[in-house]
Amino acid sequence: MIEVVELSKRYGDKVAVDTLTFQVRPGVVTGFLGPNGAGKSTTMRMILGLDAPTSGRVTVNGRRYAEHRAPMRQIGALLEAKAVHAGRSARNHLLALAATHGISTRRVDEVIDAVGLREVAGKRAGGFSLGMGQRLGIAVALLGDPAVVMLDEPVNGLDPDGIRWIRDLLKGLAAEGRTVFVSSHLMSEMAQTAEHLIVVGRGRLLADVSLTEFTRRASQTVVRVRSPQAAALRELLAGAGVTVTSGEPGALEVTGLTREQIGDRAAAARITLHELSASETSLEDAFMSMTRDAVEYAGTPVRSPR
Ligand SMILES: Nc1ncnc2c1ncn2[C@@H]1O[C@H](COP(=O)(O)OP(=O)(O)OP(=O)(O)O)[C@@H](O)[C@H]1O
Repeated sequence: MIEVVELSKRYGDKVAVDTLTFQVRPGVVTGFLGPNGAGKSTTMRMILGLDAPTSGRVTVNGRRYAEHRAPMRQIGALLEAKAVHAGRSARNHLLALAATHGISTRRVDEVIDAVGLREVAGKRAGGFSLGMGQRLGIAVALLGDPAVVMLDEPVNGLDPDGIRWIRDLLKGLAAEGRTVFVSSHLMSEMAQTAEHLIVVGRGRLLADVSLTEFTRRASQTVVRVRSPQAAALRELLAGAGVTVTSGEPGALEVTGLTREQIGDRAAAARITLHELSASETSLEDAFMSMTRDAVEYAGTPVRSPR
């Protein structure tokens, strides 16, 4: 479990993380979602004690990272592509780390198998592709058999096979009862991986919700209407809670009214309709509008009970 309480980080005038409070629980994959520069990496560095908070606190399994006697057994992390001794083989790299942390050779071979690097474990890590390097980074994270696994943008730059592999691995780790915290700036990716979402924008918490709840709130229906009397129809439909936009002449996109309500009003006003159809907004749209309006949402993060 990761617990973040009123956590803030300033760099000079820049507030990178702004009074963030949230918990990451075991047994599910929690996505840490936000556009570039939202403060995700800074938060993750503070979780690992690599950066000191300006204020607030963060604990991993009840203690600050530095207070754990064997931190690698508590939390395994992959931040940006790790610096690996390029001349060393993947296995030797893992063996060296294991030796300094009192971890057995058996465990090294277990993680090599878990990340699918057995065939190349004896090769120089310097010659690894991005995907293989990422697997090696994950092997390092898993070496201490940690209760918490945290990965910063692990799918960046990977091909579809690599992306699917990471997705399945994360779900498997959560199913084993571990706490899995993974960042991304892509809603579409998180929708396929995470069960719970922590959404941040400009360093602030925007949402702490289950994916199901986020999807339910996001699915706003847009009704598309075409009419030769579009201007008159627009005036007729205007009102509180209704937005009407027009992308092309003669067509309107309406939210806040059902198809039936629009059809009935048009009929009563003797306005001819050529089209009346409904479509759902995508999760990506909902995420984009939530983070674009970060300032507006800042005071009232969306939270759902767990
Ligand atoms: N060492 C630093 N010195 C100054 N500003 C920093 C430093 N580290 C981060 N920042 C700033 O803090 C803000 C948050 O950055 P951070 O890297 O945490 O965001 P992020 O959500 O991880 O984004 P990305 O996906 O681009 O990495 C950004 O505006 C960034 O420029």
